[in-house]
Amino acid sequence: THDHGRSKFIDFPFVSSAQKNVMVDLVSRLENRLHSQLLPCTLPPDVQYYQSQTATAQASLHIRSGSDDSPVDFVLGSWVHSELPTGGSLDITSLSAYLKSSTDAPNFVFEMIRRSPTMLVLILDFPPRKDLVLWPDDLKTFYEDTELDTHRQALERVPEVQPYFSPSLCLRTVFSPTAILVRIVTENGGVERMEEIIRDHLDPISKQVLGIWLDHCACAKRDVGEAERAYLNKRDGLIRNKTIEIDLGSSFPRMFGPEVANRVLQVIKGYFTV
Ligand SMILES: C=CC1=C(C)/C(=C/C2=NC(=C3\c4[nH]c(Cc5[nH]c(C=O)c(C)c5CC)c(C)c4C(=O)[C@@H]3C(=O)OC)/[C@@H](CCC(=O)O)[C@@H]2C)NC1=O
Repeated sequence: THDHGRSKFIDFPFVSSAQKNVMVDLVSRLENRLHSQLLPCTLPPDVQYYQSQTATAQASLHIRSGSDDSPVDFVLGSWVHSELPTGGSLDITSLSAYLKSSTDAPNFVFEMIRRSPTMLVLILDFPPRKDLVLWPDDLKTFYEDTELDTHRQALERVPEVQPYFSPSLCLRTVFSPTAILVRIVTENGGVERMEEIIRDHLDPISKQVLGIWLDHCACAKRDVGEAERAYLNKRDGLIRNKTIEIDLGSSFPRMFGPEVANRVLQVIKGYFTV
């Protein structure tokens, strides 16, 4: 049943307790707050959990669609574990929420990409769904009034935190002005220091930012006209395709082989199609 798949997902088996705690907490808060708005996960078992032929890569995917009367299109949670030829492993845990075009509020994206025990890339953002130059009120409502930048500034003060620049310029166009896109490197402090940074900084900040998204984006009353709805559908479609292509297009076939990668990507694309 979907419950079995959920326990595989919520286990986050390959990451440290600090990283697992952040994920479990965010998933719980999101699911508890959206509660009756989210339908059970109906992914096939071999997509809820999948692995490469030689099990050097394993992953779990958990997608729940929003009910008809919900502004939420779907919520997606996942973890990916891939052994690297260098002996280390790549661990990615992610949680994102995509809204329908019945609202013009921003989506929610959270990704923790652990490239080694002492290197982590954090993506935490409300990717805007409209051009903020053309819609200055949205800049004010979602990014200024919510004081989102204070969280980015707080994280910036941690010495081991540096800005992260995606190699993809296209992906950079997707971020918001207050996006938290950082690389954390604890060469000197080692793994303990990384766990401490996750517990003392990433944990509280991600909870607060998710809380802001739930209060001001997921539950916001927004009026969207027909013309604007068409604009949102077009823009959402382009961005969803782009992020899948950039995030997964090259890494998934490399990690899971073409057959498994195609099977899983087809299912994900089904949800991402506007
Ligand atoms: C909107 C703002 C976004 C930003 C800013 C962003 C950033 C990045 N993600 C990367 C990656 C990534 N993410 C996931 C989770 C995931 N993403 C999706 C997207 O639809 C799904 C459906 C799932 C669950 C299955 C996996 C599995 C995965 C990689 O393998 C990939 C990576 O780490 O390879 C090392 C990196 C791309 C390459 C780069 O620039 O270095 C980069 C850091 N990804 C955004 O969405």
